[in-house]
Amino acid sequence: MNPLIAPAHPATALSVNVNKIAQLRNTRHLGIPSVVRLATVALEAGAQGVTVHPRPDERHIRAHDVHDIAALMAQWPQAEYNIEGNPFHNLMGFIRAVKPHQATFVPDSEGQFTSDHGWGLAADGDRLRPLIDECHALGVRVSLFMDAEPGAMAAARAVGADRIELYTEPYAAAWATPQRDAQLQRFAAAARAAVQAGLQVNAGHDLNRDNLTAFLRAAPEVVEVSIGHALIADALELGMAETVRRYLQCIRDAAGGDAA
Ligand SMILES: CC(=O)[C@@H](O)[C@H](O)COP(=O)(O)O
Ligand SMILES: NCC(=O)COP(=O)(O)O
Repeated sequence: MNPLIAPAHPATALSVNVNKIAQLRNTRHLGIPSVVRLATVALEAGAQGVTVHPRPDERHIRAHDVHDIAALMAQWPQAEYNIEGNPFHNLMGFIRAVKPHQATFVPDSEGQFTSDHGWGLAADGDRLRPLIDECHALGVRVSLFMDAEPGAMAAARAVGADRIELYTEPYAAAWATPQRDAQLQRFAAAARAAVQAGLQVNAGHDLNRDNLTAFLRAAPEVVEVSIGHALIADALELGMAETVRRYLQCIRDAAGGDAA
């Protein structure tokens, strides 16, 4: 199998997004909480990856964080480094410099409050293709941040993506509403369509300990979830190590409870 699309782990891998650690750190000139230290604790607790999203305004992850985490990940060869961003803005400089395992292309504007939509490939596909090709030439897997639209998955594969990342906020927002099951069915269909198109499937945004297991049971094709905001909030209460262990248990519960 193409190593660029080989699954990181037999079960669904947990990639901890450390944006919000950096955001808290940036409110003082003290260097705490340490992004590298807490990413280390997450990896020691069993997380299979670390995700950063170095936005152009550096509201949280700063350029030095990208390189600091790259140095950490070099000490964790079984874990994966995922760098997210808009390849038309500042992402590609980081990809060229550190060559992470995975680049996740996200169509955010420079000052966007948070990620809130996937790519529109009819408009951007031709511009994305050479950047995807460049990532592949660097040995970097490419995942495209996508809405849960089954009809869009063939186009994602056609521009060369190895994976798509399902933007899961609409599911998370429906979690406590009568629309939950309809959203689960929508995401399940999108995951199936992605696999049928030759893609692997990641997922992320507003996933948490309440909604994660049901999501993965509905979409067992998902090979990686990247989780930040809710996980870091939990870590403030439970500690990072215990929080990671609880998210890993949510993943095992989805796989029937006995996954390694
Ligand atoms: C792409 C996505 O949904 C998240 O990975 C993103 O990193 C969230 O960005 P903020 O942490 O800046 O809200
Ligand atoms: N790609 C999703 C991610 O990395 C983290 O999103 P969130 O859990 O902070 O919403």
